[in-house]
Amino acid sequence: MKIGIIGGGSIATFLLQSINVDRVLPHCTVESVLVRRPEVAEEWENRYGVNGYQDLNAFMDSGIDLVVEAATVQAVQEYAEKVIAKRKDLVIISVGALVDQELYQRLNDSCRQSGTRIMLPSGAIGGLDVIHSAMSSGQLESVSLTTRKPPLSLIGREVEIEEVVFEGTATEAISKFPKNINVAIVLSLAGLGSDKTTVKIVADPQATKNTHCIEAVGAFGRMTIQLENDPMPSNPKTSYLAALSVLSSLKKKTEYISIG
Ligand SMILES: NC(=O)C1=CN([C@@H]2O[C@H](COP(=O)(O)OP(=O)(O)OC[C@H]3O[C@@H](n4cnc5c(N)ncnc54)[C@H](O)[C@@H]3O)[C@@H](O)[C@H]2O)C=CC1
Ligand SMILES: O=C([O-])CC(=O)C(=O)O
Repeated sequence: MKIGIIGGGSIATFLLQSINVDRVLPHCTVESVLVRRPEVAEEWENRYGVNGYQDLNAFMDSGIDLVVEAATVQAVQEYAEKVIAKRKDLVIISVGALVDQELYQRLNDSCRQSGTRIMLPSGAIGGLDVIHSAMSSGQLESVSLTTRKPPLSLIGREVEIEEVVFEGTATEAISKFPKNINVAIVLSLAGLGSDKTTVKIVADPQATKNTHCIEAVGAFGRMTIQLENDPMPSNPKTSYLAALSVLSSLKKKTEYISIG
C-alpha cells in the first residue's frame, strides 16, 4: 500500500520513521508527503526517500493509494473532500474537524458514492469499541471525558495549582482547544454525539503525562478507562499513543481478520 501523508510534525515524522526506516508495516511504504515548508520536503526526501510536495494536486497524483492526515483540524476542512473526490482512502487524526455535521455528512455521502473509506483512529484514548457496542442498541446513557495535561500544553503558561480550564460539551471543547481535545470528538462520534458528550479539561502543574479518563453508563453497565499517556517529545500536546493508533489503523487496512 502506497501512502501519502499530509503534515510535517510529530505524528508525520513518527510514521515516516516507523514505516520507511524501521519497516514495521511490511506491506506499506510512505511515497509522498504534503508539507508547507520546502526545506522540510527536501530534508525528508533525503532522510526518508519520499517525494515532498506543497501542491495538493501534485501530491495526489503521485501514485498513492491512501492519504493520512496528520496536520490540523483546518487541514481536514481544506483537504478532506478533495482527497475523497480523487477516490483515495483517508485516515484522519485531526478528528475535531468532524464536529461539523455538514462536513461529516458530505464526506459520508461522497464516500458512499465513490466506494472510498475514511478511518478515524482511536487516537490518544481507548474504549471506543465499548461505546460503539453500547450505542448500537441506542442504550447508552452518558459519556464523559476528563483530560489532564501540563499547563503549557493547554494554555501556554504555567500555573501554581491545578486549574479547570474548561467544562462543557465536546462541541465547545474542540472549538476552544483544537490541538488538545480531538479525542472528545472521536468519543462523541462513537457514542452520543458532541452535544451530549461532556468534557472537563484540567491544567495540572504536577502532570508529566497526558491523562484521559472516560466514564460511560448504559444498559451494558458501566465503564471507566484511565489512560496515562506519555507525550511525544517533539510535541508534548500529542500523546505517543495517538501516533501508534495511526500505525494501527494502517495495519488493520492490510489485514483480513478484523479485531474489535
Ligand atoms: N485524535 C487524537 O487522539 C489526536 C489528534 N491529534 C492531532 O493530530 C494532528 C497532528 O499532530 P502532531 O503531529 O502532534 O502536530 P504537530 O503540530 O507536531 O504537526 C502538525 C504539522 O502539520 C503541518 N500543517 C498544518 N497545516 C497544514 C496544511 N494545511 N498542509 C500541510 N501541513 C500542514 C504543520 O506545519 C505541522 O508540521 C493535530 O491536529 C493534533 O491536534 C493529536 C493527538 C491526539
Ligand atoms: O494526544 C492527546 O493526549 C490528546 C490530543 O492532543 C487530542 O485529542 O487532540
